[in-house]
Amino acid sequence: MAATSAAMTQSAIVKICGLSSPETLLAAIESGADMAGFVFFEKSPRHIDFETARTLGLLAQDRISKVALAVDADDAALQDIIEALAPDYLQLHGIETPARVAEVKARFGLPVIKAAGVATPADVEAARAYEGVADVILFDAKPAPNAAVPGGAGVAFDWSLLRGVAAKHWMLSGGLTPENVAEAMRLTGARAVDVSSGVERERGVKDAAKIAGFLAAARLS
Ligand SMILES: O=C(O)c1ccccc1N[C@@H]1O[C@H](COP(=O)(O)O)[C@@H](O)[C@H]1O
Repeated sequence: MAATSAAMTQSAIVKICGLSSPETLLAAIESGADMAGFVFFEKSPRHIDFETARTLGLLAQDRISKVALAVDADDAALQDIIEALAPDYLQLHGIETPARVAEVKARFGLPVIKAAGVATPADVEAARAYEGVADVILFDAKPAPNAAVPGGAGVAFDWSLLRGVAAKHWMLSGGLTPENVAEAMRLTGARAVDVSSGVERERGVKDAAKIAGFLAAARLS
């Protein structure tokens, strides 16, 4: 999957996150998405159990890169997730330190996407601590300190904070939609984008038409 990182400098990479049914996974594949995200976090409306992960993992096999999203998971939990889904990437979406990211990479041998919450210029600067440790830095809206779920809320941040961002391989997320993704990519220069809420008809329920619309808009950018 190193090719995905290389491609981030060329055509746009699109990740659809929070897929939880065969129908919506197939919609993402048929729309041409590059990466499918699966959430392993019980407080999320998109959480999937291991049996569902096994089913979706087999369906996705070799047709789309599988990303397992976890939040401050310990090694035992990550091992269970990997056994069920066989992901191509791990997305760490909690407050994992650079040292923890390095440890996860070394232990499991999978590329890591590390989410970095952004609300201020200092947050963008702080994310540099993951350069050379995480394979991809995912800039997302910073969750409230007391948020039960640290992502997937459909909240955007001030995209101008990313102008001139120095990270080598990075993705943009947070409140992206079929309507705003082109503008977000234009303003930030992002060549890789990640969406969850913006392609749902209701919280936690993906919509095939919105997935196709998001892909079309991102691909034109
Ligand atoms: O999608 C979730 O439920 C989720 C749960 C816990 C952490 C992150 C989660 N999703 C990620 O959040 C961002 C932004 O999502 P949205 O498009 O604003 O809804 C995205 O990277 C998802 O992968």
